[in-house]
Amino acid sequence: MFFLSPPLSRLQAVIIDLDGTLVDTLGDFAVSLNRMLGDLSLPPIEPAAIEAMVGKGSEHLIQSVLAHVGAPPTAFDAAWSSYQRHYLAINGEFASVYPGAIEGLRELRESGLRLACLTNKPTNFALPLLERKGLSEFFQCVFGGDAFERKKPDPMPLVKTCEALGTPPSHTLMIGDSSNDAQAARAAGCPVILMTYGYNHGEPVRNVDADGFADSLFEAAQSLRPGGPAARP
Ligand SMILES: O=C(O)COP(=O)(O)O
Ligand SMILES: [Mg+2]
Repeated sequence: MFFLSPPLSRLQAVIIDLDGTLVDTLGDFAVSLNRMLGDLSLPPIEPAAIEAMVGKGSEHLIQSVLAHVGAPPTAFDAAWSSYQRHYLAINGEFASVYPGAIEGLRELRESGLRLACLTNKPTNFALPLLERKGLSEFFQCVFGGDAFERKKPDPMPLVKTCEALGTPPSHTLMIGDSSNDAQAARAAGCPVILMTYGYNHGEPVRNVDADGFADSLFEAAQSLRPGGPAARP
């Protein structure tokens, strides 16, 4: 349970993260990164190691994977083009929508809230993934990690997304899965709720400074309903 200020009656929009919040993409990351490492004749990497590296965008992910397998940073350019090719070829094939995500999006939409998807994933990865998983229809706008000059945890992407939605940050809720989302939200002045099941850089998510935690997007959306625990003044 969580309490938000302002309550739902004054919330106007919700910004939702993608990887680790709406879709479990670890399988896609593992397959495309290991195909990339194979192209470069480098050793494979375990999904458990990848999980702690997700959330700060693809450039950071590739740099972390190269360091993990002992490859020099000069391998980056070849790795990046191989990774993009492999990721786009499978995008969504080894990924699944989290239980309660679609039900939660429906509930939020029915509450009359504007919805945006804001991810550190490149926009050209995010758009086809949302489409393939039947999630595109819920969002008024979708912004990837390359949409603005800086990525989360910088507040800029949230501030810009609020501008695109036409809602003030104080009335725009961020729902994410990591300290990246929470830090960006705090700095932008948005309330923030974190999902308990995603990727938080290998750290317990409940240690992150946030306004609340939920075990599914549906649970979060129900709490925000008029009369629900988060919506009480
Ligand atoms: O780093 C990524 O590619 C995914 O990041 P996200 O959690 O912001 O969707
Ligand atoms: Mg995430």
